[in-house]
Amino acid sequence: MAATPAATFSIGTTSSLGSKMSSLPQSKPCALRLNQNSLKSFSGLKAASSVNCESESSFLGKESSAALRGSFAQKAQKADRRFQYNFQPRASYKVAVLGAAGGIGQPLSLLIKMSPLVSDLHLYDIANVKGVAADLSHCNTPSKVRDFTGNSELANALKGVNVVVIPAGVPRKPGMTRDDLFNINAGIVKNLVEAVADNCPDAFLHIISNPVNSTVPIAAEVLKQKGVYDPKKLFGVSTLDVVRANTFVAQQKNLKLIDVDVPVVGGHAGITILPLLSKTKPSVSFTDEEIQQLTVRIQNAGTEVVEAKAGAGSATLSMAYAAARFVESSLRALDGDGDVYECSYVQSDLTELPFFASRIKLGRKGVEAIISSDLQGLTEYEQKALEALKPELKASIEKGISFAHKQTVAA
Ligand SMILES: NC(=O)C1=CN([C@@H]2O[C@H](COP(=O)(O)OP(=O)(O)OC[C@H]3O[C@@H](n4cnc5c(N)ncnc54)[C@H](O)[C@@H]3O)[C@@H](O)[C@H]2O)C=CC1
Ligand SMILES: O=C([O-])CC(=O)C(=O)O
Repeated sequence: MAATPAATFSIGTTSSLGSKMSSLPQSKPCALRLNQNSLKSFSGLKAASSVNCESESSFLGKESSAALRGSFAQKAQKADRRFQYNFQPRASYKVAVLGAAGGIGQPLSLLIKMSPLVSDLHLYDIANVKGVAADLSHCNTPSKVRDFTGNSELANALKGVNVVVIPAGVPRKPGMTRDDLFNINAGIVKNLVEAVADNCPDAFLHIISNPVNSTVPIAAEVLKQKGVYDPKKLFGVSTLDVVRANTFVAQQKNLKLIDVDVPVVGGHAGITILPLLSKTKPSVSFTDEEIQQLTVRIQNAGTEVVEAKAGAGSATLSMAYAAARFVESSLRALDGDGDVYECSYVQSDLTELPFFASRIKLGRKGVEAIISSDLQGLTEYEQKALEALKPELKASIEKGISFAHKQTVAA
């Protein structure tokens, strides 16, 4: 491997210093010094062997990993230059998780705690979050963890935050649809988004709470009512659909997992989840039966987990993994990485529907571009499935919007 800058990335422990650093203090939490070797050992989700960030255990895709590697290599050099004058922490973003004590919230918070880009991690819940924060705070990664319990502490949880992730709300039990969660989760999301509007209106807002097809339009209406809606910064987290599609396709076709990328468009419930298998990278051919079977499996994967958990909730660990990937992508975009692409359910003009999941390019200001090419040249099967999902997705969007309006009238 090419020689790397003398500086070494260290996290809150005794630093390993190059000779020119030897007069500097040995222990400097957040005094991050980077080289490529130490980057791989820190980013625990990219397994230790991922000298080039291409380990199969990475939640970063191959392209993303390459971009990350590039961005870190550059930053290592910059950091090294800067370092001669001034210690500048690299971890500089504040992230808040609302619903942090829950099934998704806990593992998600752990994964975010492992990010080299996060300086402050704010954990908010209505109960049981103190212990989660105490536990996490012992991990020797750079971010400072703070806990916030209940409505009276919500504003402080949000002040100055760059990315807010909302997994607050109830999960499904067997026999329920995601829409069956609407009556409880719509109000939870509305209240939390109001607080986001009041305290960190510029933050990227990631909505996980179901039904995402409706909770994202609710969030948009709340932000509009507060006069702070920026459609580029509101995201429905549909990353788990992509994670699943990649996994199932790689298994079915015996492909190296890290290479597989399947765009998933539409929404995040049943038939509104539309994997575009014809756009799979690397290019791979499927029989009609395979397309049918894979599409249905991806659409029903949430239900598969709900049934396997038999009343104990829905996907939490894979969801945390997927949401952490989306957070990391957002932070890289905020940090100036110009090569960040994810699928997400966002305000969109790709179809006649006001919200639609598709691949987007993320930048410092949020959605920089909606990638339209995935919807071009669809197969007949995909085109039919796209038309078939529209009425359901439209109804879910309208349900969310009308909920937000009714709440305003009632207030
Ligand atoms: N977008 C997606 O792909 C996925 C979405 N989900 C959804 O995520 C949500 C959470 O799922 P789990 O973590 O499994 O549920 P959970 O019940 O384990 O955790 C939810 C947490 O939210 C907290 N909470 C409830 N009301 C709150 C409020 N007003 N403010 C702050 N926190 C509040 C609870 O105290 C609890 O700690 C569900 O709606 C589920 O359907 C789940 C999997 C995938
Ligand atoms: O299925 C559920 O209720 C949770 C969810 O959204 C998923 O796992 O995709």
